[in-house]
Amino acid sequence: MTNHIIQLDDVSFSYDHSIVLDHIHLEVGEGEFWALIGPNGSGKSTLINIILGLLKPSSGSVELFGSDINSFKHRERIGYVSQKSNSFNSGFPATVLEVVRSGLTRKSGLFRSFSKKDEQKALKSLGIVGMESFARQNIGELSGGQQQRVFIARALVGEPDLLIMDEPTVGIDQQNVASFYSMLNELNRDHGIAIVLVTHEIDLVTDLATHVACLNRSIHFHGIQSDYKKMDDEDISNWYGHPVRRVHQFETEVDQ
Ligand SMILES: Nc1ncnc2c1ncn2[C@@H]1O[C@H](COP(=O)(O)OP(=O)(O)OP(=O)(O)O)[C@@H](O)[C@H]1O
Repeated sequence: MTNHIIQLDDVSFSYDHSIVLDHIHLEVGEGEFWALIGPNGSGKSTLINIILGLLKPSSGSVELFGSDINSFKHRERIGYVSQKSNSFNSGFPATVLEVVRSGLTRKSGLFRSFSKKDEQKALKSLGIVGMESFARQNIGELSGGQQQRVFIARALVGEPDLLIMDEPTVGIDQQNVASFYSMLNELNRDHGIAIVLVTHEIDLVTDLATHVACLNRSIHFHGIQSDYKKMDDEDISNWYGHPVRRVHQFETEVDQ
């Protein structure tokens, strides 16, 4: 039986009086890679904020790693990367290593003192995302795509079991998006880290993800990737609200 690391049961949420999430059921198991897709304004970020405990549902319950979110004590098991992470300018006075180390504790600032062991953890984490050789460079000197890899290393440094990302490829050029997603695939496949990824790049991601959830206020589909692929483009277009035609770009490259 799969152990659920996220379980949303009948979750609804409203900002003021407008319902944004309507009776959501969603279960994410250990080691699964979920793509959360849906049109603009469909509630994806709101749902992520509820899973992260930043917003409280109007009704329904949220469990993380088998505990009710209100009594969940192991935040370090969850790494989070937002779409706004890659925004350091070239003058920002911190090295890549310092940024990654700062992920080791929520209480520390960028410049508190760290042990040799902390540094090794940070270097290991940078190695996972292929950025070890940039460790001593200033974060602001890196490209948007490289910065985003560093932020994933920061989210990984505490060795989380779950990585949540909200449109992490915003600002990354198309050439680097594919290698970015391949890296996520390796994180999931080789390191066993469960991933929940919010994205608009449905063709790229739904070939990599093991599971897909389609959200537009309510969940229109959630299940394994092969079942998602069997759905008609017309069905997806109907709940998306505009025509969607899928092209499966990674089919021959990814061994699922
Ligand atoms: N703080 C807020 N106060 C009021 N309404 C909000 C707030 N944040 C979001 N909304 C509204 O809630 C709805 C869902 O927004 P949300 O950001 O969750 O959607 P999304 O699917 O992540 O969108 P996008 O793909 O454009 O990032 C939208 O109609 C949005 O305008």
